[in-house]
Amino acid sequence: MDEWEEQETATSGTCALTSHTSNAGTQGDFWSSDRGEFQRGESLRFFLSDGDSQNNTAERSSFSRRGGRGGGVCVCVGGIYTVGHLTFLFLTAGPRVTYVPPPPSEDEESIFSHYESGVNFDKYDEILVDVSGTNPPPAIMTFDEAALCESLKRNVSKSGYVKPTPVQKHGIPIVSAGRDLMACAQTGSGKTAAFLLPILQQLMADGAAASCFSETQEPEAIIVAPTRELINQIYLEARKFAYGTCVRPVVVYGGVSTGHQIRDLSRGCNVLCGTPGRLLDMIGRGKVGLTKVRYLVLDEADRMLDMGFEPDMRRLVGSPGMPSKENRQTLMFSATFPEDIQRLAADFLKTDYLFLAVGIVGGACSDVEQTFVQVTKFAKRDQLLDLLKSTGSARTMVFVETKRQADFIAVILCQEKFPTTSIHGDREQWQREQALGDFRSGKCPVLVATSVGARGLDIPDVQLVVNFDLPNNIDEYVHRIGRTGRCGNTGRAVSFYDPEANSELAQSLVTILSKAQQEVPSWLEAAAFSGHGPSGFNPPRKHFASTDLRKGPQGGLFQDSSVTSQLAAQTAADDEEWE
Ligand SMILES: Nc1ncnc2c1ncn2[C@@H]1O[C@H](COP(=O)(O)OP(=O)(O)OP(=O)(O)O)[C@@H](O)[C@H]1O
Repeated sequence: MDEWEEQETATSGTCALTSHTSNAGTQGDFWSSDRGEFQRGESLRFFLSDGDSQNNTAERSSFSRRGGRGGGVCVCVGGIYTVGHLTFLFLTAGPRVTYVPPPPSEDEESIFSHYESGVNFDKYDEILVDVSGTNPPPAIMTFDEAALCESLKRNVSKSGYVKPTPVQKHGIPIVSAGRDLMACAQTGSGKTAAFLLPILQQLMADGAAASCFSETQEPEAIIVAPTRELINQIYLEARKFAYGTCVRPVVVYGGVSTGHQIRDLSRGCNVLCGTPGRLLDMIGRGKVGLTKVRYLVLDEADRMLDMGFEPDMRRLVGSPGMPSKENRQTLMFSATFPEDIQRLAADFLKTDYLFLAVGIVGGACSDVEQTFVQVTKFAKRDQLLDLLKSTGSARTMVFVETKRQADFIAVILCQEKFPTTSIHGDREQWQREQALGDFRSGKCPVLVATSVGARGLDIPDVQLVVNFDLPNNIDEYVHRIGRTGRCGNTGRAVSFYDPEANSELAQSLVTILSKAQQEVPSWLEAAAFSGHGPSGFNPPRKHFASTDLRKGPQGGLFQDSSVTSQLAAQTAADDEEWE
């Protein structure tokens, strides 16, 4: 929640709930302990303490230090309220963010730079595809059949796309036919173009052109994604495909000067890409009008609809001017779609939406070789160093659980002469962008990341993903390892399994490995069936949606509500790393 764009608004903001016992320590304790209880839908920023004024001060000073991010500190206490032994501090304004990112390159070569699809690209055609719902349009086999206009066709070709991937073959005609869609396809298999191309095609065919210098911009398409880096990546893809046309994509996300983004918006906007907080902020300021919205896209849709973001999504679709679901097209994409989220997603979609499943819903990318090493938490560091020594300069993402851990591991690796950088929610936006840039360019071939780096990021040549700490959610595991083995390339994931900490994940891991036809270590199988398996979180058979849940029992049982709420609570606990 720390990166929420609302930090810059007076009427909405972040909140932290702390208890005396858990926040009495360092700043790190405060920021990483209890914030899972945060509800993103809260409209005011507040801190909660137990009435210990010393503690209170610690909390405020923690916040002020954080407030230094983004170029200025501006923390005003809006009110102090006491309820019983609890004290609420309402903060009415957050830090002013002044960072202006460098403009994206105008150079055609860099706009269209891409990495090559891999040896397994053609194997995509062997993956089973299931489209459910009434009257789905037939799939296309080639981009020619998509009937793209000349400029779009040229841009697709300059991007190195020769043949559509399965999610594109089925998804493009579904979107072009005006149908709502929930699409699930493995990581790195081209979901972004599956929604961008038909939307841009339609906008171009209709002669959409951005209206310059209008105080309120009225985009025809809104795309939301959970992290700043991901939404920026989607924006760059949209900009690439719209190159040389009158359709203008714009991006808004937190951690960047609002004034800068308002000026950019005012130059015209047809396709607005945004993280939820900043998007709602722009709508609230009257800079974005919604009456012309024809397309609403939720990328990483299961994430956008889980407990962390659901209130914002409801606020977005309920915002003044937003066409009802009957009068807009709503598109949802992800590699994972748990059943409880599918059920919730139906609220946002027309009843006759189509469900497109490419391969196993929630399955791991089959091009990633998954290995597990059983290790205690104390031995992980040496294990990581040994692993990196053996892999040479392979571009590697190392996932850890906490922001502090990310910095700590990055420092250790640098000391050991592995050029390393890190990305997590406590880094300023310019640092995050620089870290990603250094990783992309190979200047730092090792990137240590928290879950903020788990979804959607498409970085060339990532050969290895290391789960230094396994996530506590199987979907997150699937997304993390999907940073490698993209677009038909092969990749490798090594996960450190700590029996003390990870036993609840064992059954889900066994299921994921089996479904990806990978070897399951005997000790992992034993752990999965030893009775130390999931006690509530990640119950594999219930959590996996084998298909469109509308297919009924064969498509998987609904989760019972207690499991759902436990999963939701777990997700919320992970929220601190998200936008
Ligand atoms: N038809 C195609 N031919 C060649 N390359 C493609 C094609 N479609 C997509 N790509 C490339 O494949 C890479 C992965 O695509 P994309 O990021 O859209 O995957 P994704 O399915 O959204 O992954 P994730 O689930 O991780 O978000 C990108 O570099 C993209 O440009």
